[in-house]
Amino acid sequence: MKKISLLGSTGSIGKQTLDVIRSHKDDFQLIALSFGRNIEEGLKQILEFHPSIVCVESKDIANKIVNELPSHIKLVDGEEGLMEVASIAEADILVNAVMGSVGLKPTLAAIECGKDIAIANKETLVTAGHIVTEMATKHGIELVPIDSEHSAIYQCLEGDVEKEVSRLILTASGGSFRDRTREELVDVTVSAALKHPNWQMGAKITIDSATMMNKGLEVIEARWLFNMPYEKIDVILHKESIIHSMVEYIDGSVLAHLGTPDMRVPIQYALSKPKRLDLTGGKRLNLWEVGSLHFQKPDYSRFRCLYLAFEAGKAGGTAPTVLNAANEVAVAAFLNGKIKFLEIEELVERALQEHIITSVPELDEILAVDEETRNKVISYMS
Ligand SMILES: NC(=O)C1=CN([C@@H]2O[C@H](COP(=O)(O)OP(=O)(O)OC[C@H]3O[C@@H](n4cnc5c(N)ncnc54)[C@H](OP(=O)(O)O)[C@@H]3O)[C@@H](O)[C@H]2O)C=CC1
Ligand SMILES: CC(=O)[C@@H](O)[C@H](O)COP(=O)(O)O
Ligand SMILES: [Mn+2]
Repeated sequence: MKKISLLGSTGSIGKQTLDVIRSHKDDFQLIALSFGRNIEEGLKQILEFHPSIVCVESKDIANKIVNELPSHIKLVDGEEGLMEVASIAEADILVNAVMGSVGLKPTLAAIECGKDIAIANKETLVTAGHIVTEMATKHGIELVPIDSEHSAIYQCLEGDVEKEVSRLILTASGGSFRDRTREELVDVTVSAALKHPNWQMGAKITIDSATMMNKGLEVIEARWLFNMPYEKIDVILHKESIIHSMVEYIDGSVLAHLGTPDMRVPIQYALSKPKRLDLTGGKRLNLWEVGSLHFQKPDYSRFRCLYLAFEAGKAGGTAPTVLNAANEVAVAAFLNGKIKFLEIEELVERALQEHIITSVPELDEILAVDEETRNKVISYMS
């Protein structure tokens, strides 16, 4: 029986993690959870899974639910609370499914306590990949990817990765606006941007897919998860999202991971590996129903955010922190109707241009740059 703590239980990945736990009660037990502000969903989950500790985003939210909780459940809040849930002694593994760089400190707290981490929260690896991976190695813990592309690569990797892998090939759907020209992006609406062609996901990542910043963040995520130089990471447009990613070896062989778009597959594998468990429900892949698969080279001038992410990744140091923080603020502003779609990339680019990179930043510097960038981008918009 694997004991699991879960950050971000009310989100898209969080709810699907609970589905996996629910359908494998003999294999998995949820012992701790955190959510932000979705009280209705959070309370339902608490009453179903009876975790011993629960964290919510703020004292305000905690005050609203404290009288609804069974007395044996400890209630904590904020960043400290997330760290407490992430490092609870009884857990064997942490599923980190919060959105944004708020996931960084809890990740580090879990690593320090020797927990393996099933990681969906890519922003943490983007903002401080060198710190997270160095600490993981030091404490002998494993970072198991949940992100579909990285899970695909993880499942395709074999042999001497450093010597025998020639390329990681991340597939990209192109997002909600994959068939539009740049001119057609000028006045796109939030609701149109939120219609991903293949995946049902949280709002922030769906917008990231539409700008293709998601793929840029995933390139940086792959660099850290697989210790791969950027020169060996490629992106290919594949509009069906059936091939989740590929690994090319020096002998020309390419291994791919395929399946219908269903995040329960990588979530479940991250929890059960190296064993495979039945997946309850869900559509199986029948390639004759799909008919054909399409591939295209990405146009980096069309998808500016993908270009910016590659550049920030290669520049290294605090550049990816700036990329991520600026993007989080800009996407939130777009979702709130404060800026237009193409302003997301403009704000990110401006923040990167004005930043003087620190080459191997300590945690304190990362946190300071993250905060400073958020404030700067807010000031650009006022
Ligand atoms: N959705 C997907 O299919 C995929 C997602 N990912 C990655 O997984 C992560 C989660 O994505 P997704 O599930 O879509 O996101 P959602 O927005 O659906 O869920 C985010 C979760 O985090 C909680 N949360 C948000 N902000 C805070 C905060 N400040 N403090 C505490 N909790 C917070 C939310 O709580 P509440 O809602 O209660 O406020 C919610 O439980 C992201 O990093 C994303 O890039 C990666 C691959 C696929
Ligand atoms: C499900 C998942 O992992 C998402 O990150 C997904 O990959 C988004 O798709 P695109 O970014 O390729 O549109
Ligand atoms: Mn992905």
